[in-house]
Amino acid sequence: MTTRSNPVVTSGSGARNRGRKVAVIGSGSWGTTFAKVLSDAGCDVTMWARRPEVANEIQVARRNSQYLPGINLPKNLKATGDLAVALTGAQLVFLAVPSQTLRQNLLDLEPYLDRRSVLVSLVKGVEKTTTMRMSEVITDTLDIGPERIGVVSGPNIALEIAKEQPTGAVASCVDLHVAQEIATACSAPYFRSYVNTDVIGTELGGVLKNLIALAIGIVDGVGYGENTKAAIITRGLAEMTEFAVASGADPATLSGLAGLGDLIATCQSPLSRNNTAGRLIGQGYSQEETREQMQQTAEGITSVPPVLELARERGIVMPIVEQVQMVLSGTMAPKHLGPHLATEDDVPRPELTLGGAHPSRWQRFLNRMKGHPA
Ligand SMILES: NC(=O)C1=CN([C@@H]2O[C@H](COP(=O)(O)OP(=O)(O)OC[C@H]3O[C@@H](n4cnc5c(N)ncnc54)[C@H](O)[C@@H]3O)[C@@H](O)[C@H]2O)C=CC1
Ligand SMILES: O=C(CO)COP(=O)(O)O
Repeated sequence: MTTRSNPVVTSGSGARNRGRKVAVIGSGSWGTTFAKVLSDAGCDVTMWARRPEVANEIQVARRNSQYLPGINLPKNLKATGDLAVALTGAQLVFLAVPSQTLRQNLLDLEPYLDRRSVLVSLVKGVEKTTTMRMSEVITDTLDIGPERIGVVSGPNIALEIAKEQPTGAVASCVDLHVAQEIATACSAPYFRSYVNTDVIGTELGGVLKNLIALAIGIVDGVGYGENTKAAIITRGLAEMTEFAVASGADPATLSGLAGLGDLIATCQSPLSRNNTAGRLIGQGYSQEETREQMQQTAEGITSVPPVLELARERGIVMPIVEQVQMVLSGTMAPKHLGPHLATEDDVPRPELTLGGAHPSRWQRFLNRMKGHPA
């Protein structure tokens, strides 16, 4: 499995993207921002918006005032409410809708999809009813091969990127050549795209960091300081890595942009919706009140139950995510999230990192403690 993320040189990508037709499905904060990145990279971009008034505002006023206030969009960016128009001739189709609607959106777009086009998920959630990752939902719905399915993920807070503040991301596909095509399409001067072939790790990094960002928001809302948050981020990365590796990911991916990078951005940024949702819950708002206050998608809240279900199936213990679930369901007070980090064991645990907290290593440690052979 190829694990290293190799940079795609950004200079000259405009020339390489000349004439490259791409579509972006979804016109919320990330869909609109990513469309700007693709457009600034030289692609011929058409966005699809569910609401005609959003498509119209983008097309006519070059603005998406609900999601990206104050941002001027590129003049050559097109927007439509008609899927057929958006998809005609599109070689790459970027998906930026909420995870729970993706399946239906795919069914809607299927009749207009070119059989050679590549679908690229920008979505950072899992389907609640099936526990599937988004690339799995694509395979399940459209019956297309993995060489036509990609993922882009990284530390990508939309509003910062819309302001052209520099960052990077990883474009992933099992076919390295396709990953390079995707990365080239989204290599703008302020957006550096790397490639790998670890779709599972790249995709799960984006899903799992949202759960840890919820925990960070919760303890922030309680009023705990930097030590608590640093402990949660560090142990959170170990949890993310163990889960991802048990799902077939390469551990190296989780220490890259799609793992650690995105974890840092989401846990630190007050612009993160997951972080914000956690903070409201930590301040004592109910899950319902939090949903009402949030105008945008906070994928983490929906992903907690399916991720825990998968963790149980795979024999993985995720103490932080379990505690987030208890706080969300009202069975644990937010102020208890931090103190429960490491107090469950009779024998103090070794600090196992980078996917090393697998039960077999823990068992070997316990055996040594009891004087048994390792
Ligand atoms: N905003 C960000 O900074 C980033 C978001 N993402 C991911 O991108 C995905 C989309 O998130 P955002 O654009 O941020 O959310 P958003 O809340 O800003 O926008 C969601 C968009 O989906 C549309 N939508 C809602 N229901 C729909 C349906 N049934 N069919 C089609 N469209 C529907 C909304 O009208 C809106 O345009 C999420 O999985 C998120 O985790 C990934 C990277 C960065
Ligand atoms: O994925 C993101 C940053 O990479 C956006 O995070 P939020 O969905 O929490 O805003």
